[in-house]
Amino acid sequence: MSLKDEDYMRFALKLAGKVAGQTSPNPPVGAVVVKEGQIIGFGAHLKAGGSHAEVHALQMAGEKAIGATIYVTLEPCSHHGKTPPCADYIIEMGIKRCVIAVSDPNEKVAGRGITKLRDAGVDVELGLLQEKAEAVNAAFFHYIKTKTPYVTMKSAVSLDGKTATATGDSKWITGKKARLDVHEYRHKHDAILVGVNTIIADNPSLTTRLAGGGKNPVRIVLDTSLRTPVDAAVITDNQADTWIFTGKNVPDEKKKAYQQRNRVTIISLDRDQINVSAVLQVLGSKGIMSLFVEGGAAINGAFLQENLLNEIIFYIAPKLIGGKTAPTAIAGPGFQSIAETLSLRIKDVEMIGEDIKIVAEPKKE
Ligand SMILES: Nc1c(/N=C/[C@@H](O)[C@H](O)[C@H](O)COP(=O)(O)O)[nH]c(=O)[nH]c1=O
Ligand SMILES: [Zn+2]
Repeated sequence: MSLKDEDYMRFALKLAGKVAGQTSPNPPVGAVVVKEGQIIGFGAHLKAGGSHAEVHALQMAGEKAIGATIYVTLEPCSHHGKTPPCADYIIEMGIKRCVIAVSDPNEKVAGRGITKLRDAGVDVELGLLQEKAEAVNAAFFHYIKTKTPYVTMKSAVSLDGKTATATGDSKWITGKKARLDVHEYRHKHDAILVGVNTIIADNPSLTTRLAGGGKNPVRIVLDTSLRTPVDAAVITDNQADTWIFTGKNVPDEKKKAYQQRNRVTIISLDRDQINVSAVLQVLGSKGIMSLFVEGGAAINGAFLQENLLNEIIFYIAPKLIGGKTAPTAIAGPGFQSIAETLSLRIKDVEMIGEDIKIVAEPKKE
């Protein structure tokens, strides 16, 4: 049975999904070249500044690409970025047909790649498995549109919604498999964010510890008055860059002890209290395309209050903690009426070990 267009596009989307997180601030793209029912080339964009997916796939195909079809998860670029335009290269290699999953929202590209291909006589089709391509490119599309990072909030709670016991004990609520799953998200996100209370309570390393390695995200600590202990892991372990956001009232003298560490940067906002929207603007300006928010409750509350969440992940453990004062996942003022609450669309529910993983997104108006 010969494979259909969808099968080849699914393969290209799988390639793109596997490089998600490696390509920032570029999109993760996959490409597959097919001729007479044979796959003759495939590839993915592996890192910003490197060859694009189409180039890898076409170089693998070589001159067999003449008269072949290429499947690409994102409209081929038509501008001279860090590498020459893929649309030109597709034409030069003699491709006859180009199947594209989704066009590029980047105003430098939108539609130009397709026009260039069509003007050169390439048969172009747009929109195959578009929804899947939009999901793979969610962070990139959000970043291109807003110049701020796509925000994923993760929380691990007991069945009764607690993140620790009343005495603050939280090790561990969810099981090993769920905690390992979290590291996949750390690898995929450009930065991870916690509040200083989490640093003080847990002294987390916030690094990616997957069996096969993985990229450590930049560690962001929201710490208005710079209470992060100078001997905290995120300051001393040299495992990843750490950016501490403070308010404007921290004396320079106090910052010195941190700034001596070569991977620690202090970013003082020109405000008394840190505001998460301001933090996202700064992160976006520094090329952070995706942000993984690991709490704690006050931080989660700030992101919820300002409606800055793009994806919400809850790991729910089959445990009951109880206790009136035991902390829950989201603090802050919260909404006063049910009508004001943030309605979500559940995207995925799955068991991870003994825990339930729920992935949701704010319901589109
Ligand atoms: N208590 C729990 C979590 N707790 C999450 C944060 O409070 C921890 O500080 C953070 O994960 C520690 O990061 P590390 O030092 O890099 O390992 N997160 C989870 O998924 N399950 C839990 O049961
Ligand atoms: Zn390109």
